[in-house]
Amino acid sequence: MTWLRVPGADDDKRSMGVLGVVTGSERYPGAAVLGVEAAWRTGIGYVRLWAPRRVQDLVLARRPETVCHAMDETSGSVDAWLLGSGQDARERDPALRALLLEALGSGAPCIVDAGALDLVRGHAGPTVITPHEGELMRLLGLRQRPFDRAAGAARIAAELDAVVVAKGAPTHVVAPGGAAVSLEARTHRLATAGTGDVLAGVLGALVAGSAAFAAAGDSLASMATEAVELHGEAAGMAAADGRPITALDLAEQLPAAVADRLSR
Ligand SMILES: NC(=O)C1=CN([C@@H]2O[C@H](COP(=O)(O)OP(=O)(O)OC[C@H]3O[C@@H](n4cnc5c(N)ncnc54)[C@H](O)[C@@H]3O)[C@@H](O)[C@H]2O)[C@@H](O)CC1
Ligand SMILES: Nc1ncnc2c1ncn2[C@@H]1O[C@H](COP(=O)(O)OP(=O)(O)O)[C@@H](O)[C@H]1O
Repeated sequence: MTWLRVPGADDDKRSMGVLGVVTGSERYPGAAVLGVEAAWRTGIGYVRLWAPRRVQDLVLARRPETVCHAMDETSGSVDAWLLGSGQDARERDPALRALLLEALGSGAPCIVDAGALDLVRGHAGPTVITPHEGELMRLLGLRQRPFDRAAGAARIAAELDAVVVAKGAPTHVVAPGGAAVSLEARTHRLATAGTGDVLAGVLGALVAGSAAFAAAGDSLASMATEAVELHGEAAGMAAADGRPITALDLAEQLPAAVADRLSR
């Protein structure tokens, strides 16, 4: 079973999934580059990015196929939203807040990361959140480690009615109803900046590509599980022989990991 889409004769760029992305900021523009790169490399048909001009320029320098929008531009539709990577809730301006709330309230599936996690309670559609340990602690109101990440993720999934991808080693994927899996990546080389931004982009591509079919309930947890597996497999390929990897190395390995999965 895979959520990866292979285009056929009847497909076009829109039918392969339109992902709306609201990530990056003046402080962390690179997170937008990484997430957008990862979404394209996973096989999405169309990526639309809402971001400040500097972020747009950096993303376009890397991926000119991305369609960019100003923060106050809201026209057009998307199949799913990717929100929050490379943003800091404490530095959020009103235009960004409005855009994030509009996406979360739209009813479309949302992937919510980093600097949008504090707004997730307003979500109207099927939602996945991707906190690392520090972000999970913040959601739980905890101040001290150690704590049980799997149990914490289950509590938050039920409270928020969202799938929780609690990143780390292992990563726990928990559905709102409590169904949970724990996944070990093929390498610990993932312990490097920006690899979580890449995971968010992979997940965005899977959900947007599948939204027309089944982006609800258990399907969303299953998509999140496959995104984590694919991310871990690409990391294993990129880190062959134990070599160090960067987040972009990981993103560049995604097409090979996709092909490998589809050939199985
Ligand atoms: N190139 C880029 O633009 C990058 C941007 N990033 C963005 O930077 C922003 C700040 O994210 P940070 O997570 O660094 O900082 P945060 O301010 O979100 O978190 C800091 C707190 O969480 C803990 N923490 C951070 N990462 C952790 C981890 N992986 N596991 C356990 N605890 C962890 C820290 O010890 C600290 O207590 C986010 O918006 C993120 O998306 C990062 O993804 C790094 C790369
Ligand atoms: N030691 C480790 N072993 C395996 N995977 C790891 C390890 N450390 C981090 N990861 C993975 O790398 C990614 C890091 O994401 P995150 O903490 O959000 O970083 P960033 O914000 O820099 O992108 C997650 O997918 C996490 O599961």
